Amino acid sequence: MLKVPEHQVAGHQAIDGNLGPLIDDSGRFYKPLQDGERGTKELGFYHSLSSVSDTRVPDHIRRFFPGFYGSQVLEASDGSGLRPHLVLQDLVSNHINPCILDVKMGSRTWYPEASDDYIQRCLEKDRTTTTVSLGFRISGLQIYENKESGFWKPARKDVLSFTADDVRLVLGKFVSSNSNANAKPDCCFAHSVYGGPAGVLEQLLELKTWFEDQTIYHFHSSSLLILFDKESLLKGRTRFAEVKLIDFAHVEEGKGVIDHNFLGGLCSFINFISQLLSDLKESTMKKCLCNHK
Ligand SMILES: O=P(O)(O)O[C@@H]1[C@@H](OP(=O)(O)O)[C@H](OP(=O)(O)O)[C@H](O)[C@H](OP(=O)(O)O)[C@H]1OP(=O)(O)O
Ligand SMILES: Nc1ncnc2c1ncn2[C@@H]1O[C@H](COP(=O)(O)OP(=O)(O)O)[C@@H](O)[C@H]1O
Repeated sequence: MLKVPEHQVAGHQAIDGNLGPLIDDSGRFYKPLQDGERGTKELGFYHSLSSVSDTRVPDHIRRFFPGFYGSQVLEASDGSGLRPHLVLQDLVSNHINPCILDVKMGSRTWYPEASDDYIQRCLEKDRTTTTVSLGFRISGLQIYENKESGFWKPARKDVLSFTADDVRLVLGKFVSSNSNANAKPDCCFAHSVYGGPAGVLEQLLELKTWFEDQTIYHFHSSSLLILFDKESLLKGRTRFAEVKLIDFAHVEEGKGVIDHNFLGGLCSFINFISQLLSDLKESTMKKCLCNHK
């Protein structure tokens, strides 16, 4: 039985008669192929990535992408009839009450080959969000607080109005036990989620090493999806925080040039996470010094 994913934090959603992705109970995420070249581009990208004869993307980098199981014609969520869907791994299915962050990478989401109308719309959104100033923007998020209050999932218009300070605050809230609106984030999960040998920062650095070298693809308007759940953390699972790459409707060939747009955004995002960790370290050290006085 297909249903609308409650865990979706950004993008086109299958609600109110709109076209959007669906999930099943076996851990599959069905993303409808968008009209025109967007749909064919994303399908083509997944085919090239998963082709056994195409070994350009090393295995340790492939694991950053959702599993791909071909395409399937399904009844579309907007009632328009049959439509091909990408069959992807549902990245969220093995998490309970996950905290999820969608970060759209790059200081521009448009690319020269796109239509003038598309470029204009992108320019406007890039300028009015942190895309231009930070090299990335948060597109959506959900943070699990507790059984009583459930999730904090800010509205799309609020997320798109985030400033650099809001981004810092949200990155803190994302790894806090007190993420409710007014409290100062305690960041008590920061070291386990962002830090450590299997944490988010290490995974981002691994991706960065690849982006410094790869000239195969240019990932316009793609996102990092970062997810973890507090339950797995408490159970001591090793890789409970995951970094994934999603949304390839605007991927272009790299033609031998590095993806400096994505890479720049990635460096900037890494800097935000590193800064948060070093600020925490500093404040812990200050506390220790005070306690020893
Ligand atoms: O139309 P909108 O304003 O919802 O824009 C969509 C974007 O939402 P945003 O404004 O960034 O929150 C949306 O961004 P998110 O996935 O939400 O990060 C996509 O960029 C979408 O384009 P495509 O599916 O990648 O081709 C965008 O759709 P198109 O405008 O390209 O159709
Ligand atoms: N494979 C996946 N597994 C789980 N959730 C996903 C997956 N791909 C996308 N999502 C969810 O759907 C949202 C939108 O995905 P995206 O591919 O960016 O769609 P769109 O092209 O409509 O922008 C993401 O923010 C995330 O919440």
